[in-house]
Amino acid sequence: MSDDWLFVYPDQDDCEPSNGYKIGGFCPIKLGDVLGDPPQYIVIAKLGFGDYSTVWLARDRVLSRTVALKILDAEQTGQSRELDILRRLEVPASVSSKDPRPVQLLDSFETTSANGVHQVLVTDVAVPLLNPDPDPSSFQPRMTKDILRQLVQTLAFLHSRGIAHGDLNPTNFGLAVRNLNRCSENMFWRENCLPRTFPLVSCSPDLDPNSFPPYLCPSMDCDLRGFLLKEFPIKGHLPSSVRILDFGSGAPYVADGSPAPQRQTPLFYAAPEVAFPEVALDDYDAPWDQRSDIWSLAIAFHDLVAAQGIYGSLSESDPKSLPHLMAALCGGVPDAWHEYIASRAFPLGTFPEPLWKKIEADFEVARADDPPGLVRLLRRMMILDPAKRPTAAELLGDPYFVCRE
Ligand SMILES: Nc1ncnc2c1ncn2[C@@H]1O[C@H](COP(=O)(O)OP(=O)(O)OP(=O)(O)O)[C@@H](O)[C@H]1O
Repeated sequence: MSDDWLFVYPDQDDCEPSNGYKIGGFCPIKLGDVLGDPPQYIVIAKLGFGDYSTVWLARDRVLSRTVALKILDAEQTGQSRELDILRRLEVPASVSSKDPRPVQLLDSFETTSANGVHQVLVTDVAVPLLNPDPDPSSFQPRMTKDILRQLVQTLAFLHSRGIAHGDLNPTNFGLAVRNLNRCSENMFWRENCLPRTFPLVSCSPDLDPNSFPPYLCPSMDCDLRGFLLKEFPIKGHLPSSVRILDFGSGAPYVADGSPAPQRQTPLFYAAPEVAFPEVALDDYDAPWDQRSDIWSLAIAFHDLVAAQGIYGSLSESDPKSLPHLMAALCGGVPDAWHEYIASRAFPLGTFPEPLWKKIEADFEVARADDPPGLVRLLRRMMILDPAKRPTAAELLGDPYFVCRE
């Protein structure tokens, strides 16, 4: 029988795929479930899902705090490096939670369902930095110098612990929501609108009813922004604590000479040492490390500030032209790229100045802090040769971050 016919209602875009509920797959969870060993975390709402996990907002009834529970699918449990990596990234409790940092591991345990044993990672909650909600009254911070500096600071911390992230793109940046801790589960439910749910009704008598939840919940990012609004009531006020998320997509690794995993970041955030072999040579195993993160962060900075992709619409229509766009922005073609670059007609020359002038103008329109300084910073980060890129620690001394407006 095809997976399409296991459930009566069709899948929703903003919920995990229903056919992920099977032996080895997702853990069936309902709102109000209490997890932990001993039971301690009551599930309040859905935060999101990935290929290998569902992520829930929960209240820690013992320590009276609000947390995220990332529940891995049973096949990932035992294979995932995420717990190890998060342990390496723990910041001592004595450091203020206002300081930027990667999302922090608060606890971990295993829970058993009809689908197997699932690892549960308990972390602090972070709302995505970019707001997918088109409603203009919904919280969206201006991408200030301070936010960009906090991201570099967090990356420098990751790198100092030996971790290369490998998937730095705006969807993996978040803001801490401290005032959530003041909110019990009942307050949360009372203050927010009725959660949307989609019934999961089996149409196969062979399916174990314990292997799937009674309904799927869409993610509630937009509701969480209401808490950010309460915390930062003045529009554009600087949120002080940025978080880098997602240490589980298979990309982050301890870059100690061990082989790098395959690219996970979207192609247009990938550094040239990863993108060129893939696009030009069909080689998906090119090595990458912390230096590749610096390139990806530059692309992410551009996209956060200008609210559009750095390569413009050109790249979407033709990913094969990515090396040409990279060479045009960097103003040079590495020896190993010549044959490929010459093999494809492409309208852009190799003079980068007009491209960067246009980018600077976009930053001005977006009311960025110090557009010329930001352009100089990005040009420093976007060097084709990874060996010549500055480290994240070095970037913190860049005039863009050091100079006050
Ligand atoms: N600490 C957190 N606070 C708030 N939301 C979170 C948190 N961690 C994850 N999420 C939400 O859950 C979603 C899935 O998380 P994540 O990307 O870590 O899962 P994943 O299984 O590793 O995904 P993939 O492997 O597909 O990248 C995220 O896109 C985000 O919306």
